[in-house]
Amino acid sequence: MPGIVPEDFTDIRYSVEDDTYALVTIDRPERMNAFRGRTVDELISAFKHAWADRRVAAVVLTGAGERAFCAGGDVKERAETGSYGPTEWGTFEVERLHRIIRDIPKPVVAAVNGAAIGGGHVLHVLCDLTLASTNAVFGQNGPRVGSFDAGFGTAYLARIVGEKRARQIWFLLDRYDAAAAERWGLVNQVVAPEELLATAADWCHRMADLSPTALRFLKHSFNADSDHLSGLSHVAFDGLEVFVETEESQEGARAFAEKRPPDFRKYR
Ligand SMILES: CC(C)(COP(=O)(O)OP(=O)(O)OC[C@H]1O[C@@H](n2cnc3c(N)ncnc32)[C@H](O)[C@@H]1OP(=O)(O)O)[C@@H](O)C(=O)NCCC(=O)NCCSC(=O)c1cc(O)c2ccccc2c1O
Repeated sequence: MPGIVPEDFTDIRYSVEDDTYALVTIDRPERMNAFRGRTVDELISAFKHAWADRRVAAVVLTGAGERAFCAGGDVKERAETGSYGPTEWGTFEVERLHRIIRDIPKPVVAAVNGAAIGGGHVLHVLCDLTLASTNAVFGQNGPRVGSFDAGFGTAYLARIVGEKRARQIWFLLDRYDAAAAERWGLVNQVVAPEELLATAADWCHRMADLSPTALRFLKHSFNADSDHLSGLSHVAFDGLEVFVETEESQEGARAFAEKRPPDFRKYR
């Protein structure tokens, strides 16, 4: 079963650029490139294609338009239907997407062109490198909409920015600009919006000139040190699957769709 093939992608765009790197673009700008179940299935398929294609030395993940990289799960879909929508296998495979970004034996560059919020923030955190445009905005939002990522989205984030800042990101839900993200070590470099994709392409070309086997061993060696967090991630996603069915969680999603503050007081 090949999964959804690139010709049938509706939520993302996939191309191989210069016979050298894969460009994966989440293409739902009217929803700030938020992902639904199908988007996640397509992203997994795109990463598999990039993995198998010998022309591809590295992958760039970005978002369509100028406002968003990815705003996480599609909260409107969840408020309307109670789920993140139909999927190939009936399962919402975000955890598998996280795994494939880490497991693909090629460097993955997040080119953050706008808001990287919620599950979209987690995606860039998991990429090997993050390049941000000056208009990028970073942050989590789960506790406002009845969700959380208590796997890589918390523990691995803390590895990057430190425990205090990771807790600040998740407990206060502030938005951070590209300069703050660079200061915190959350992004590798900040460039003007019009230079974002060209710089990402330049990084991919530079990595394509290097030994792929050396890069593969390096990537998996970096990962090995934090791979035990996969176990935590399983538990966290098990918990989240149960939590999103609750009234408390659904209050968060409904409040977002109705453009009002959530009222969680009775769940304290
Ligand atoms: C992203 C924002 C900070 C942007 O703010 P801004 O002011 O620039 O723009 P607007 O707020 O006006 O948004 C424009 C337009 O886009 C719609 N939109 C934005 N985000 C989403 C979204 N996530 N889903 C659906 N639609 C979205 C917005 O409603 C506007 O539409 P109009 O029709 O009114 O024009 C800001 O928008 C923002 O904070 N967005 C919400 C971010 C969020 O809460 N994301 C989800 C967090 S939960 C999550 O990501 C998640 C991830 C997982 O992996 C899960 C796995 C398993 C279960 C659950 C998971 C889960 O919940």
